Amino acid sequence: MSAATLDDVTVRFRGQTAVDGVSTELRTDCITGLLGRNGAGKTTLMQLLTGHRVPTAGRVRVFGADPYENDAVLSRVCFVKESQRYPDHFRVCDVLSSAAMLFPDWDEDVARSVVADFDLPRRRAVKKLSRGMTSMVGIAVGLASRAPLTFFDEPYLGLDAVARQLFYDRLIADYAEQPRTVVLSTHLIEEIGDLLEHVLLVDRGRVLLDEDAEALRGRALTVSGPTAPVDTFATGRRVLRSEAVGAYTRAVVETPSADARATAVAAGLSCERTSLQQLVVALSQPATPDLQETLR
Ligand SMILES: Nc1ncnc2c1ncn2[C@@H]1O[C@H](COP(=O)(O)OP(=O)(O)OP(=O)(O)O)[C@@H](O)[C@H]1O
Repeated sequence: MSAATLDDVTVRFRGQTAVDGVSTELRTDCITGLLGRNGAGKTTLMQLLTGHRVPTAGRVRVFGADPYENDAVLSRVCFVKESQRYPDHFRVCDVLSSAAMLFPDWDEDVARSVVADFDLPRRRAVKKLSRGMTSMVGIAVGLASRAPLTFFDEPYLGLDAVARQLFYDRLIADYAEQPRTVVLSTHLIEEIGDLLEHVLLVDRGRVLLDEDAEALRGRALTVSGPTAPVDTFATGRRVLRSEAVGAYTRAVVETPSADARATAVAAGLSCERTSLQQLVVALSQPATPDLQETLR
């Protein structure tokens, strides 16, 4: 089942195509990582799905309906964005009480405990908070909203490593307690890699990858050893990335077959799991068709 669908959706700004014929769906009760380089179109996609923008062409459906100016749909959608503005006089407690009125599934206990975990001063004006503390307010709203469809657009700006880990831990715990559809857009792939169940990778407005995260993790093997056996192993396979130091080579190789690891080990090569970040970086760059070519 899908919480939202995009059907051949295009968004053009003056002279700029931000989203280019995208068709995809957001699976219900799944944490999807919306990944891509700067300017790839991630925020524009989220704006479409949260009714903040209409497409130039194509069809957007959220819970089966057009989200644009649709209160019934939008009350079930929470969009935590990096650039969120609040009225000047709003204190942390005002943001939370307004959000409580906006979201029918609001959970005050969750709000209280996130605020306590982050040690947020409830009565301080939001405009007097630090950058990281402002991000914490957004995270508290996103988690406590318990919205069936929640978007976090780079929610960690200004957060230190401890606070980011707290966010990931809270998200996982809360998601386990009440599964819902979560979209996380971030550049910190290494940190959130293990959280993701699905990956949507976009590049220049197009979908580069729309795949189950577990399947993706099994899609490539990082092999290293003397260049000759690495080269032999890579023959006939797609090399996503390769680095040579002297007579030694380390390569990320696409391995559709499950017995590839055994083949590599039999050839005396070391094998490592390829991280999601390595895969995303490799897939976001032009493919290396031939290892020999890379090595020359
Ligand atoms: N209002 C706008 N007017 C003109 N161009 C825009 C507008 N909004 C976005 N764009 C352009 O559309 C493209 C996609 O932008 P978008 O903000 O969706 O990217 P992004 O993947 O979220 O980037 P980042 O990771 O840097 O936040 C970029 O080239 C951007 O310059």
